[in-house]
Amino acid sequence: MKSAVIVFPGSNRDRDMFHAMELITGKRPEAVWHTETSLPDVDLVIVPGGFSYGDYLRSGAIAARSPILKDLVKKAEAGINVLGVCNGFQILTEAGLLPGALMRNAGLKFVCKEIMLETANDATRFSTAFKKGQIWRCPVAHHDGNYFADDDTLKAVEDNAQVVFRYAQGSNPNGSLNDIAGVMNTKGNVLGMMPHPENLVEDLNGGTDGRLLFESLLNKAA
Ligand SMILES: NC(=O)CC[C@H](N)C(=O)O
Repeated sequence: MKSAVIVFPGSNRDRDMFHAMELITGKRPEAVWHTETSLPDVDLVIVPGGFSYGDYLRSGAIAARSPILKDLVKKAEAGINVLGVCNGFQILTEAGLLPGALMRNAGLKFVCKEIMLETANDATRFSTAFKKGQIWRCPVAHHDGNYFADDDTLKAVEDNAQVVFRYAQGSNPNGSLNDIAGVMNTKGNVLGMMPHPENLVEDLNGGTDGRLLFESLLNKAA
């Protein structure tokens, strides 16, 4: 599987993503700097976590207007797989590729800890290696992870089974509506999630629960 990771000034989980992808897929993703105007020919584009442009204005707001995003939107609309993690999720909502928005955490504090997730939909290209209802460990690290959508959007997202991951009972770290931790677009080729599966892919880091997401992508793009 050929992949690329977009790097912004302020990205910091890009390196974790390169490492996880290389470990699991055997191929290091191509790095694409935010000032580029076209993406390489790949099966998957990853928008990594971090603090793009220092989180100024709103997390992800400036990155969503950076030069490379035009081509990302074009290719996402054409059906390429896109995964946004944490700041990447914020960027994808700001770019209009995913429904809803990420607001300041309900507790108004940066949250950095391990939480439990529940796989809500195992029939997506990002989740076939999970079982529906599977509970798994995953780290979170953010101050703007509080998923919000207006009533009509939320209803549509739920009715279309676009929620791929939820915080398991008692695990919601940020006040997200309906415990939403990860959501995809209607076509099913763009996923955004606040937790960091790339940080739990080897025993050296305390576990491998996050691998299943990358293995799902491998199944589909093989
Ligand atoms: N780890 C991250 O990607 C941080 C995301 C984001 N900038 C926040 O703190 O909300």
